[in-house]
Amino acid sequence: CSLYAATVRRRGLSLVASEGDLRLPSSAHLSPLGTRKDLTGRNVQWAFLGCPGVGKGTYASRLSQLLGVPHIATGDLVREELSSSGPLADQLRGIVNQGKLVSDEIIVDLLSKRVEKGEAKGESGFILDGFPRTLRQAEILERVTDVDLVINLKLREDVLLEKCLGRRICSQCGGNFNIACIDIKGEDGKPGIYMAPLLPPEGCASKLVTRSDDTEEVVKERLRIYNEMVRSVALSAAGGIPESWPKLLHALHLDGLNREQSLAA
Ligand SMILES: Nc1ncnc2c1ncn2[C@@H]1O[C@H](COP(=O)(O)OP(=O)(O)O)[C@@H](O)[C@H]1O
Repeated sequence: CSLYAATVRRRGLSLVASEGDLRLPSSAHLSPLGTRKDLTGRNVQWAFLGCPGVGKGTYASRLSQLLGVPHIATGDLVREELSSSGPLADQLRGIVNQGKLVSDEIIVDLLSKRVEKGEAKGESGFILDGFPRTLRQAEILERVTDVDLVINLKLREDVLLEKCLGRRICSQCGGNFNIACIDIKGEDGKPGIYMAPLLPPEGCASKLVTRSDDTEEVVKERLRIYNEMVRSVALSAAGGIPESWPKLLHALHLDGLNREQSLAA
């Protein structure tokens, strides 16, 4: 698993995202009646990770309604900024339409403003979606708040691409739909995958639009960047202790501590 996920992890959970597999975690300590507080009585503070197209937004939004906490998706904050004529819009458009990540500074700034606005309205707790996406973002998040559950959704890469290409948004009500029907037969002992399309109601059907960054080329670039971010902090243990120990310490920013201990020995 990736270090950046582990950095913010109090309780971690990985889910393989095909519809049938999703279960609410027993570690979430949801009360059977209220369903919105954790054990300490505080509203939940959760974060969804996962590749583009995996369904973070869908599940985070459903959970936020169920638990009565805000769903804060950094992708939505970026798109809001894009649709405004604010000074950032032109800069962001180029980055997003190439499938690149927006800088940590800009994302943290957009997120802080969103959280402040919510707090002013009396919001508490959160379900983050698409944040953190870099080690730096995870470090910042850890400094400012406690995240008590990280949910990492996973799905095969070919399915992720199909899911992104099938994504549709109603230009009138903003509803999210997906016209992709995933039906992959199981083979070599591996189970098949079936994910039904999420079709729009009649009233939305003629008003569907596609996100400008959901083209095949841009989705592939977003998947490449996502995998690169995860790989850059994942460790292979294949080299044994001599190779892996220094790498592990480096990834944990503990190289200095190891040198001090060697000198003291
Ligand atoms: N935490 C983040 N850090 C950097 N860029 C982000 C972050 N969240 C969103 N973005 C930007 O917004 C775009 C859309 O994000 P999102 O809606 O989460 O898409 P997806 O997960 O489908 O790639 C991303 O491709 C990226 O450019």
